[in-house]
Amino acid sequence: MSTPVVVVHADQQSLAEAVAAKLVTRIAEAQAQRGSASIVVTGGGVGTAVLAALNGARNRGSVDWRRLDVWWGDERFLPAGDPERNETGARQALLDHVDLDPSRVHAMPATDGPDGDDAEAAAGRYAAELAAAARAEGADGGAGLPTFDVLMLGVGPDAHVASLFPKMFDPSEERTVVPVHDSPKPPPTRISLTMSAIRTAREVWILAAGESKAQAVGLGLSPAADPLEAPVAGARGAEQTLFLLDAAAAGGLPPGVAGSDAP
Ligand SMILES: O=C1O[C@H](COP(=O)(O)O)[C@@H](O)[C@H](O)[C@H]1O
Repeated sequence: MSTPVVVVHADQQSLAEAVAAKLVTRIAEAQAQRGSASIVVTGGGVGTAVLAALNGARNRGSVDWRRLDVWWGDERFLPAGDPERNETGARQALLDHVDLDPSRVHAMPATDGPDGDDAEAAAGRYAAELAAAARAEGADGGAGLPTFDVLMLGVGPDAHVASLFPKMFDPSEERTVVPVHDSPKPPPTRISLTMSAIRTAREVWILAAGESKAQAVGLGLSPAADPLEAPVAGARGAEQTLFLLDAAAAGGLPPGVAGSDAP
């Protein structure tokens, strides 16, 4: 697993614009190398701001949108189109404005989908979709997951990532997708990638802005933190882990961890 690198931007808007530009570069690189690219998007304030910035990015023409797979790290289990769904925010910010192949936009199921409000079945359905993509890629080592070039995660003030909340998940869960019940943050029912699935991504980018995230970010970078109590501390990419922060979220870095200021 990779050791985190911390990059600090002045404020949330500069952070979102810098992450969007970087994402274009990573997608274009993956498409040049493999013919296609795959990203995992996140809900929440910064995650959605990044997608909106991507829509307005000057270099967005470098992406071949038809050869991009879009997956979600987690979803609030609500009806399709509900404003609280992460999918709804992502569509409004970016996905409805670019020429994606609809069959490559892999939204997590909604409560008015084929499984109704059965979150277990919905999680299983998403796991099956991931496994099918892994098989189609022909590079599935048995994990049941396709290549994720970049997996983005927001972080809650309680240090949760995706919908993996402190002391409420199994760090060694072998499934790739799980239902989440009794979430401390509304809505109570969610669907989430597991920690083992997150850790297969080539690059994990943790995005945080604002003072309310400083403590969680500090825990996420502390070698002593227990990932069960601070899930962000367990979120690492196979090749690279980036903590992409604004100055306020970088206010509680642990001793010995330096953030480099973005140019
Ligand atoms: O509920 C969620 O919260 C986190 C963090 O959101 P934020 O607004 O505090 O940045 C988000 O990453 C996750 O996808 C979402 O379901």
